[in-house]
Amino acid sequence: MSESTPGAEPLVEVEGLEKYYYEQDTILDRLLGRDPVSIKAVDGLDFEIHEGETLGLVGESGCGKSTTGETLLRLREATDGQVRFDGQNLFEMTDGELTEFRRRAQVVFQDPFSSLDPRMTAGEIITEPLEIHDIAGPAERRERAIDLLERVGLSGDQIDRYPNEFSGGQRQRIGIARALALEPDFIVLDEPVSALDVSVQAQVLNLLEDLQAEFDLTYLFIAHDLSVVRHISDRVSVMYLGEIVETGSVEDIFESPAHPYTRALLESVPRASADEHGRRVDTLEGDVPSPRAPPDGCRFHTRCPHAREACRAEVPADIEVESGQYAACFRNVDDHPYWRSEPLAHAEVNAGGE
Ligand SMILES: Nc1ncnc2c1ncn2[C@@H]1O[C@H](COP(=O)(O)OP(=O)(O)OP(=O)(O)O)[C@@H](O)[C@H]1O
Repeated sequence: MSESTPGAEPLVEVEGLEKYYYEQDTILDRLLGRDPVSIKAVDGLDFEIHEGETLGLVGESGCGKSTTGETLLRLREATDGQVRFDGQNLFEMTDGELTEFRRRAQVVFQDPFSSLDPRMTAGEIITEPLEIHDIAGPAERRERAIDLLERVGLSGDQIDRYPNEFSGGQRQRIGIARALALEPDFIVLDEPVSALDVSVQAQVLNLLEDLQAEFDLTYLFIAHDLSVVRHISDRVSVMYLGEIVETGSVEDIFESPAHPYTRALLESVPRASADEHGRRVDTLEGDVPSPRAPPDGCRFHTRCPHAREACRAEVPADIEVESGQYAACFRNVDDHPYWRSEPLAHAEVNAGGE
């Protein structure tokens, strides 16, 4: 799915990205005659992130969001597909180009408790990337660390403290300062506030927004909870079982979602329910099927309250529902055989008719 934002060039362009993990793939498995099992964690993604924008990537746990972020930073090798960063093919970079990419693209992880080395001081954590990239001498690095601590809302005199002397929110601020040390252009924020108390989440989100404006940053913001991405994202892509099912502006996704999965995520009530007018609304039943054997056709059909026979075999290419809003669902195609095929049994029960 792609969309052009006037005036902004794509910084990250993803085409047909796939990342499969393999199980039962050891020599012993082969000796025992076991076939390798592929886990299709990311299975053909197309999207763009424009300079200066925040793309929210949402979906339930296990949909492949972290794998996407890690693969497009080349922290994991892709199985197939292409990623272009500032026009350059990420998978064909020379060592020198890759080093420069590693300076320009950073990541902030979810858990500020396990992602910071407990034996290193805040200053050492923040200056480590500068050391690795051989930037500045020790005194200048320390100066930069003090400056960064202050920019993320901590105090420069906390530089020699260890992670266990900080609260969760403060630790995440240290993680953010570390990500900023190399003056990057792009940051993957992988559930950066999910481990924090709700009261602290808003402060960290505000900080991320301020830093984006101050340093012209481009963000991929990963979250399982749509409400978290609402205020920080310009556009949102919704992911289900390794695929993007809908992309649109924040307004489109929240005001007129076009894919039943997006609607169900927004609803986020784990059972069928009714809106204030007594109409049935889309809700999520059951768990995400295993990416070892994803359903044929539309991967969401096994849980979709609108699924028809047609959805078991086929899924439409991304349909532009509104300008810049794309959804992969037959419900957005008026004259498709979808409308003439039988509803699936679970859909009849869940949707209560059209
Ligand atoms: N190293 C790995 N080896 C095998 N399978 C993996 C590996 N990492 C992830 N997976 C599987 O790939 C799928 C996608 O995982 P991923 O962590 O990318 O999803 P996610 O949407 O980020 O979920 P979460 O929010 O729980 O991290 C899951 O089924 C997961 O079990």
